[in-house]
Amino acid sequence: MAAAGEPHGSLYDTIIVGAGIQGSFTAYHLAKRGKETLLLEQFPLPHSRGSSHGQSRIIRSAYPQEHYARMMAESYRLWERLEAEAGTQLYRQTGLLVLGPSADPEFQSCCRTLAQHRVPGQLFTSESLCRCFPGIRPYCGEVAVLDHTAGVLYADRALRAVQDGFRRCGGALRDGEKVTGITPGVVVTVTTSGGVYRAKTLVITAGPWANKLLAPLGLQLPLQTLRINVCYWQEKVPGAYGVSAHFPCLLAIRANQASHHIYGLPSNEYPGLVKICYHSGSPADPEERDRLPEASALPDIQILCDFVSKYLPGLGPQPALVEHCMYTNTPDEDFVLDRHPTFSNIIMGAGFSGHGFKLAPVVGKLLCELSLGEAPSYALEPFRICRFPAQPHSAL
Ligand SMILES: Cc1cc2nc3c(=O)[nH]c(=O)nc-3n(C[C@H](O)[C@H](O)[C@H](O)COP(=O)(O)OP(=O)(O)OC[C@H]3O[C@@H](n4cnc5c(N)ncnc54)[C@H](O)[C@@H]3O)c2cc1C
Ligand SMILES: O=C(O)[C@@H]1CCCC=N1
Repeated sequence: MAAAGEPHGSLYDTIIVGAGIQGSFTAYHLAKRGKETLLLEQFPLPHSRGSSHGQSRIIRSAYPQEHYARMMAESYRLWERLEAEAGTQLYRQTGLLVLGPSADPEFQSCCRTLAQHRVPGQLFTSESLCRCFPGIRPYCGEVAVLDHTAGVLYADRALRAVQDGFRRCGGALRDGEKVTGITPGVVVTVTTSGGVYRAKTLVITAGPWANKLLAPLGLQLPLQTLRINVCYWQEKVPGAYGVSAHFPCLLAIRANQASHHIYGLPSNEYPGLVKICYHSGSPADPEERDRLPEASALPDIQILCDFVSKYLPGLGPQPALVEHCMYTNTPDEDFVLDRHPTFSNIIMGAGFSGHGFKLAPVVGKLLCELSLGEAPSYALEPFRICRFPAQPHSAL
C-alpha cells in the first residue's frame, strides 16, 4: 500500500527539502527535464524566515573569484528565460560600482575577471566618480569600476516565478510541511509533519537549517548562521539616489577600514529609501532571528551610520527602516554543492554566504545534474565539502 502523501503510490525521482531560491530552482530544472519532483517547505509560502525573501538582490558579473564570474553569463541567460516564461520583470539593469583602493587585490581581481569575460565595464578615478555620481563622496585615492551588466533582481517576485514555473512543469510543491525524518537507502524515505514520501534521490537546500537536517545523517558542515540587518536610508531629495536617476548599485571594498563589504541598491522598491547594508551580522539560530538583540550587539549599524554620513551625504544619518534576513556562511564564503559522503543519493546545497541569489539558476542546474548522476556543467572543486578540515571526503 502507498504511504500517506505519495503520488499514486509511486516513487519520486527527487525530493527537495527547502523552497528557498536554491531548492526552488533545483526543483524547476528537474521538472523541466520531466522528472517526478516533490518540493517540501516547512512554512506556508510566501514566508520571510529564511534567506530568500525581500524585495531585492544584487546581480553582478563583477566577482573576484573566477569560478563565480564564469557562471554568471549562464545565470543571466537563465534569469532572462524565467522572466520570459513568467511574463513579468525580474531584473532591472542599473550597473554596479565596485569601489576600493586601486591596489586592493580584490578590486584588481574584479577588474581582471570583468575583462577576461568581456563584460562591459568602465574605470573611474576619485575625481571622475565625483563628477559622474555627485551623491558619492569617495575616500581619498579611492577608485571604482562600473559593471554595466549588474542590477537588481526582484527577489520575492523571482521566487514566486520559479515556483510557478516548477508547478507548470508538473512539479508538486507542499508548503507548511516540515521534514522531521530522513531515512537513507537506495530509496530515501522522508517523513514530514504531513506525510511520508519516497524518492530515488534527495536534495537538501535548507538554508540556515541545513545542519539541523544533516545532524541525524551524521554530518555537520562548518556553517555559521548570521542575523543580518537590512537597512534602508531616507533620501534627503526624493529620487536623488534612485533607479530613475540612474544611480547604480554599490559594492564598497574596505570602506572606512570596515572588515566586511558595504553594499547598496538604488531607491526603487520603497520610494525614497535606499538599501545600504553591511555584509555581515551577528551569530543567531534561525529560530531566534526575531528575538531583539541588545543595542550593544548592533556594531554593524554603527559602521553603516558612519559610512552613510561621510560617503552618501544625501541620505539621512540613521536607518529609516530595518528588516531582517539570515546568512549561512562557510569559512571561505564559497558554497557547498556536493554529495553526502556516505549516502551518495543525498545531495546538499548549502552555505550560500550572503551572495547566492544571483547564481541560483546555475546552482539549481548543478544540483539537478548531481541528483541525476550527470557530469556537472561547471567544475565543483571549490564547492566540495572535502575542502574543510576534518570533514570526510566526498563520495563523488
Ligand atoms: C540581507 C541579505 C541580502 C542578500 N543580498 C544578496 C545579493 O544582493 N545578491 C545575491 O546574489 N545574494 C544575496 N543574498 C544571499 C541570498 O539571498 C541567499 O544566498 C539565498 O537566498 C539562499 O537561499 P537558500 O535557498 O539556500 O536558503 P533559504 O531561502 O533560507 O531557503 C531554505 C528553505 O528551507 C526551508 N527548510 C528548512 N528546514 C526545513 C525542513 N526541515 N523542512 C522543510 N523545509 C525546510 C526553510 O524554511 C527555507 O524556506 C542576500 C541574503 C540576505 C539575507
Ligand atoms: O552578492 C551580492 O552582490 C551582495 C553584495 C555583496 C555582498 C553580498 N551580497
